[in-house]
Amino acid sequence: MARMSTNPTTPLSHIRNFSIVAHIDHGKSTLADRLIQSTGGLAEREMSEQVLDNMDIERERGITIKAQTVRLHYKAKDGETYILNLIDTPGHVDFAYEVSRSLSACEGSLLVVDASQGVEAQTLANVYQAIDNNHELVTVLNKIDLPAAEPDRIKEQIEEVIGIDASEAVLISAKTGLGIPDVLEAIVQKLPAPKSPGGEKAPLKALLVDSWYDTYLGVMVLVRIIDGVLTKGQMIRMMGTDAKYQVERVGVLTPKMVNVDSLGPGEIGFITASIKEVADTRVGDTITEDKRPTAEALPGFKPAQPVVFCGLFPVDAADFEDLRAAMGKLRLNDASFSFEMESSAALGFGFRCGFLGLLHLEIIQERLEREFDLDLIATAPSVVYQLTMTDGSERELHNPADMPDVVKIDEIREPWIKATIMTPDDYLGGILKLCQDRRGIQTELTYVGTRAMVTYELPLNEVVFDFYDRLKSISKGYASFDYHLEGYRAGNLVKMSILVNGEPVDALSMLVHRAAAEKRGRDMCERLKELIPKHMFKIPIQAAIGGNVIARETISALRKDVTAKCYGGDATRKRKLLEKQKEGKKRMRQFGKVEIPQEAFIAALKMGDE
Ligand SMILES: Nc1nc2c(ncn2[C@@H]2O[C@H](COP(=O)(O)OP(=O)(O)OP(=O)(O)O)[C@@H](O)[C@H]2O)c(=O)[nH]1
Repeated sequence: MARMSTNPTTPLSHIRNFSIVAHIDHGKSTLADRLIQSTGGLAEREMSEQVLDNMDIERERGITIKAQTVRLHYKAKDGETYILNLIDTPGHVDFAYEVSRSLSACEGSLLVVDASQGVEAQTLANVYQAIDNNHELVTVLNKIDLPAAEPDRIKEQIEEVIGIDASEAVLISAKTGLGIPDVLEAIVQKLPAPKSPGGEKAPLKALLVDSWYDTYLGVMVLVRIIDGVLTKGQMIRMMGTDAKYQVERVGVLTPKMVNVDSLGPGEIGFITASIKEVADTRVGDTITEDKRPTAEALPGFKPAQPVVFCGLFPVDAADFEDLRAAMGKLRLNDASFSFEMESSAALGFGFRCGFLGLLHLEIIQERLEREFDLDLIATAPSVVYQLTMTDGSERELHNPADMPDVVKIDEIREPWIKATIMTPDDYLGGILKLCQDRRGIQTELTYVGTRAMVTYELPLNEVVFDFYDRLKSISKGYASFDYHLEGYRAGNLVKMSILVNGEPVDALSMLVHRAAAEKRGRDMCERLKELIPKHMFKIPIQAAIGGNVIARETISALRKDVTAKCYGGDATRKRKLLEKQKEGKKRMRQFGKVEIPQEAFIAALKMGDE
């Protein structure tokens, strides 16, 4: 690791801390790479395709998950050299909370809008978060190399929809590099320098912005210094948890890690301090010096709460311990992912896991399967319900299988979201119908040119299954979507169980709205009928509420034994068949006498065309 001695007294006037806010795919990562490249942060050959998105899955999916930061040195037109700290923010709705905390460490943002697409749902959500954090904004219109780019129209649109002055927007192509020097100059000229109320002589006061686990260095903590100086060897104290640590390493990311001796007011960098787990570092906490603490902590953040839960079970029971170890490893780096052991009659031992949203769930599941080579069954995702019992007590329900006896429940409340959808008006009809079918309540409908912006209140429970997928297919990918949680509302919810061959399959039980139960039950039974292979006997599939069966299908029995043909015949063919069968068995779960293929669980939960 390179060592660099920095002067802790870099004047505040020569520091700019900023984020980039944008809708997914509008070019945030490409722009960040360009900024790094043009300020010499990395030599060309060191630039992997997208430096800031440094996890494999992120790269594959092209989304940014964990906020990262880079320090750039920029020599401006005034002849002075500035330190520019770029804090990357995640671009997806599930990670809105991480966006907010990254923004709180900076004074300004680049608002990047694709000049061929214009303002999208996440442009709005993210820019309002930046404005809430009192950020100054530099508007950047990207992709002006595209023939479809309409910078003038998009400028107007930004003014109209967001209500900010876009007349001085910087026109760029992050792809070709056009306009990048203008962006750097605008950062220095238009964004404010950080402030330090106490200055460098004051007791240390630093914001814990983020933390992550590095295989070689252990827990790394990203900090933003407000007052005082953070140095190597210092004894620090986390004011929220009252934990003390000795600082072992102070550094900055360029994006390579570079050790420095200290960080002064306004600066952003990382420290390591023999911290055991990411969970020991509370994002939003105030870090101070143990022997000379600051009088007042910074206003903290509240921790991100998981909103979607599902069970993850190994297909092969022997993988249970491996699954536990793999989850422990993932959690090291992701404090918002939670898990606890659970056992299910049908699926054996597994874990009940909590996620920030559906994408978060998919990413974790995919990492477990791919990086740790585990075969998993996921149960129906469920939101967190609040129950008021008839005896007046309150409880939370994370798993439909744990639903108490209905006679003991006074009220069930479910989380509602406020969703903003932007779409070309051709697809509006289909989208309104989708929202309506999912119990949505329309609150606003406006037009920006030929694009409609519609806001809906929706129960989160109706969104967790396949809402994104449906929205995408209805709008051929042109609609954009963003949401935030609004709060809990009482609803007429019932637990629907699915019985296969008379046995309840708890992995498929779910809470549904009473009015939608029959239809959902019928859909599930029809789907399962297609998904479960025929057996030697008839298999009834039923959906039930309490003791009442509300839908039923039957899988007819196999008429002939397929392997019978092989007797006395070709031995290799027979062996192959048997091997195939064995292979298939691995991917099945046995329910009583019935084997259900793993894919059936997920497929059965998709709601299909309404
Ligand atoms: N033509 C053109 N394409 C661009 C330009 N900038 C980015 N792109 C392309 O647009 C796509 C999205 O760019 P990214 O930089 O990954 O977008 P992003 O906003 O970081 O996306 P997330 O990481 O998912 O938030 C990529 O295929 C880029 O190559 C540009 O100036 N012109």
